[in-house]
Amino acid sequence: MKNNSSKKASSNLVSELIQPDLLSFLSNNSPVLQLMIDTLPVPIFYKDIAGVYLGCNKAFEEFIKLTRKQLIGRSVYELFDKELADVYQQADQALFDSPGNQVYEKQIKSLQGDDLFVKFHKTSFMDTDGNVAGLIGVIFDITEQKRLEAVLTKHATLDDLTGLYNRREGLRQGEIHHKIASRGGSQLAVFMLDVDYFKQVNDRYGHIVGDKALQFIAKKLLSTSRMNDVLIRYGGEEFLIIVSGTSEGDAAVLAEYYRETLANSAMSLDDGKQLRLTVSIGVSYFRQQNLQTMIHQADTALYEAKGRNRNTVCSF
Ligand SMILES: Nc1nc2c(ncn2[C@@H]2O[C@H](COP(=O)(O)OP(=O)(O)OP(=O)(O)O)[C@@H](O)[C@H]2O)c(=O)[nH]1
Repeated sequence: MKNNSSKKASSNLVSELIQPDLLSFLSNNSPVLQLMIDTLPVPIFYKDIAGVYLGCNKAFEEFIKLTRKQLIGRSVYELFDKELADVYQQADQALFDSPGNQVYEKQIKSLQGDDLFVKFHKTSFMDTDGNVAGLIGVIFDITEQKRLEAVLTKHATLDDLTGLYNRREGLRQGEIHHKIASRGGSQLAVFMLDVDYFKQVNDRYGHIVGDKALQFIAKKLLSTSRMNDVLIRYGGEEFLIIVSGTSEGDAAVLAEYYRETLANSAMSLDDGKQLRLTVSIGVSYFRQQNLQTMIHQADTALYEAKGRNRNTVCSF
């Protein structure tokens, strides 16, 4: 049977295990701890509650381009410019105010001036009285992951040839504008543009010139567009423009402006000759019908414009 003093000793041991004096442990820079964290390839650091660095591993030294000696005993304000130091200090303070774990992503500049995306994982630790005493942080460099995400997003949303929105993304944005219009928030029009006699361009100059012509048209459309217009490569030589916040009269004028701008521009070919292209445009206006119906109506109007000798705008 255990006596009282042995019970007390074991409960002290338990509370020490639960609440070890991490602050002095980390401050003492134990060689075993140092060896262990130096073995890990991700930057690790620990700070006290005043934001003063207590230690770090080799990966953090390489990441921050400072030695452990230069780092220990200094605060973020002594190491970084005020703007970045404020960000770190505020994030640290948020963790101290609400102890536990904290994960966030941040775009930072390395000391060499390179843009980096990093993900911080931080955990607070307590002193033996149960008060927050500091934090341990781990940094993951996610720059490459972010770059790949941006490439994937670009491929998923933009048309490779022209850089305009692809059909899926364009329709997604069109539905957003349509929803706003349905709630009475705005007027809406849809322009369907089709390049006239485009087959002849391919037949005469080849597909590569045909592709360049489509890029030229997309560029012209972009430079003609207003900020809210959503420009979509809808099909091969077909473009869709979602026009919101414009009255029917102004939308018709805008469609005519798109047509005229393209008709008045010429693309220079390699042999110095000029290639002139025109477009026919069908326009439909929001009158409570759904987006697909609007597009179908614009297509019907486009068919009429083609029938009227092309290089023409027709409204449904
Ligand atoms: N170079 C190139 N050509 C394309 C692309 N997509 C579609 N086309 C071509 O666009 C042409 C469309 O031809 P048609 O539908 O017959 O129409 P059109 O010659 O423009 O005549 P209209 O529309 O009646 O004025 C076809 O020759 C397609 O091969 C593309 O991405 N690149």
